Amino acid sequence: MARSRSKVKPARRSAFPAHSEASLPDSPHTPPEVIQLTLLLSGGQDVTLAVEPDDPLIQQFYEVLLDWEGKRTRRLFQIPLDQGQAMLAFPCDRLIGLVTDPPLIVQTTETTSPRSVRVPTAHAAFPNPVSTDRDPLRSRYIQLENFFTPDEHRHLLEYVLAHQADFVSTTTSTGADNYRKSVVLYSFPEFAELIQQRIQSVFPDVIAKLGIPPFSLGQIESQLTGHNDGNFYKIHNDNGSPDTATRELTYVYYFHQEPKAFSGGELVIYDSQIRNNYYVKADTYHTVEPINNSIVFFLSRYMHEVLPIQCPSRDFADSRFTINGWVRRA
Ligand SMILES: O=C(O)CCC(=O)C(=O)O
Ligand SMILES: [Fe+2]
Repeated sequence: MARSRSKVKPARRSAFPAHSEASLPDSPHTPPEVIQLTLLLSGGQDVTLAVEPDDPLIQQFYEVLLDWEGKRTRRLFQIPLDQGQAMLAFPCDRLIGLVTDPPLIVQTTETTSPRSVRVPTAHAAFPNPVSTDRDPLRSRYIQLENFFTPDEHRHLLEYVLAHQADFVSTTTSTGADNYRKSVVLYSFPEFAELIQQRIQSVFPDVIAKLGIPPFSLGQIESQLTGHNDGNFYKIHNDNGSPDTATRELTYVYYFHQEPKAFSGGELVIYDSQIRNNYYVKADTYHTVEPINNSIVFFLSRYMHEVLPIQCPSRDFADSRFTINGWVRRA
């Protein structure tokens, strides 16, 4: 039976800033530079490729392998070989297995909950891993509680109340109406510096817990928001434009007065599916409670939204406050 073998390093793709979230069993901190993938094709052929650990091809191959019922549209893989000197093309349903070296393990889960069913919140206290789920299309996040000291938290609340007049209405980059309603404070130097230092100190753990390949820490952006009665932020991602493309992680630190005087305002983080080589939103999701003095981290590419807030008093002091922003790769 004919066996073809070719060892190539396909050009790195840039269609979307994907990470393979398949896990490497023993070395989550130091992924290998190259993964040898042997594609087992029906008919007895195999082809070996050398790909980088975050090459979206890995995910696409697992997607095809996991499509037991053949629900996805039949598609053609076209993979440049030998620095683009040749092209390997085969219909996706010819892929019947993958050999990976080093071993990659993808733990699959049953289809996650529909919109009306609540996914158990995974805000497992740090430093416990949130989940061992390694399905690359399932979103992961971590939520760390008691992020600031009680004194810092109290000073921050005093600070926002003293600076109420400096908050302005939010806009979105597309300027779309009715997409987002909240207020924002762009300059709050003391607390921006404090949160940036804290984020730097937990950064290695956050990367490890999220199970994503390490990246060199670049700029950390910060803004301070307030959401009051009827405010919301519809579904979006945080790195979909050229000037935001280097955002890897989104963080949201939540704080409010006690007793809590608003309801709603949950952060909904959607799982992903791949359509035409792009990540798009799936119907399944995680719901994250805006827990006072907690911080949430997740990949900026995930689609997410802030559900409407109910704050009967409409008092600014009763708002759902955040310091949120983005960790860029250098
Ligand atoms: O307030 C939140 O929970 C998330 C805010 C957000 O998604 C953003 O500012 O991009
Ligand atoms: Fe966002």
